[in-house]
Amino acid sequence: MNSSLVQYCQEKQSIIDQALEKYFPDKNVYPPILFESMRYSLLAGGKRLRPIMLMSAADAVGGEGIRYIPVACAIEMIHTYSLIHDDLPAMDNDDYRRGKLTNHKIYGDGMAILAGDGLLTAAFEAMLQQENVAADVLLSVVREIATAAGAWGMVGGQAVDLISEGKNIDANTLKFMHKAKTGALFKAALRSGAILAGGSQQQIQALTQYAEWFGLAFQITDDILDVVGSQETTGKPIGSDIRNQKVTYVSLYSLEGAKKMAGTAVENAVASLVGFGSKAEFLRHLVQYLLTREA
Ligand SMILES: CC(C)=CCC/C(C)=C/COP(=O)(O)OP(=O)(O)O
Ligand SMILES: C=C(C)CCOP(=O)(O)OP(=O)(O)O
Repeated sequence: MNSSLVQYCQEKQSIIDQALEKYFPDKNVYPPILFESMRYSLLAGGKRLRPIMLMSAADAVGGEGIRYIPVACAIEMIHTYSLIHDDLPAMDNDDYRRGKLTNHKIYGDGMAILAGDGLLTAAFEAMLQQENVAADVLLSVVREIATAAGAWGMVGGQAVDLISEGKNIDANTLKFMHKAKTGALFKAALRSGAILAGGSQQQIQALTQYAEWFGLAFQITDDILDVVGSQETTGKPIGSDIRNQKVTYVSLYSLEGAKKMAGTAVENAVASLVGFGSKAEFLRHLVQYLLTREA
């Protein structure tokens, strides 16, 4: 990413971080340990890709992403809840996330489950606090995000992940799993930004295509980083997939094959945005950054 795009990202990250902070005060809350546990993971400094993408999709269709902070924050709350639960001993059993000990390592499994539950529920509260959007538009966005997060999307994908551990799943199952587990939330973020900002059906369709390629490129590069990345930059342990006996794009197609697939996915993502002109420049650079990302 060039320096102006890095700056764009940092500005948006800081807007999201400040807004998230306000949803969960650290004073006058009860029980304090629950709120501390939610804040611990939420404010641990993730990349904030999903809220940034929501805002960028709104910008890309000619709107103003900055107007949709409550919905953008909600997506990040859902994402953070999923990471807390994903790291639990009953799932991936990971000790580090976002450069810090995982939530359950600090607060215990029970409180980590509740912190996740609290964040998921708070996301719906936040979405319903979104102002300056017609009620029917907001409802369709809430439905979009709920479907993507639940059993038809992320939760379903995670269930396939769970039952596939130690099994030799085929390429189609792997594809389905990641489309649901990781891709659905990216897609919901982009579509929601476009819907909130009044994008046309054609624009929403193009962003949906972009999202699908982005999700694939993101997951392939996540698998690659799990092999060749470093805990210092990713903030999470390397080798988690091998330890948990997971089939990944790297195990299925080799490192070189996976890199090639990621490259093709990125090209296709960029091609999906052909009708958008300069307003989608950030989204083009964002997907290209996946090929060189270290975190
Ligand atoms: C309902 C739940 C718990 C959903 C989890 C969704 C998710 C994308 C987890 C991280 O996947 P990963 O294990 O492939 O990534 P990482 O390498 O970051 O652990
Ligand atoms: C979906 C997956 C593979 C989990 C990590 O997502 P991110 O890489 O977006 O994590 P953060 O930056 O939010 O920590």
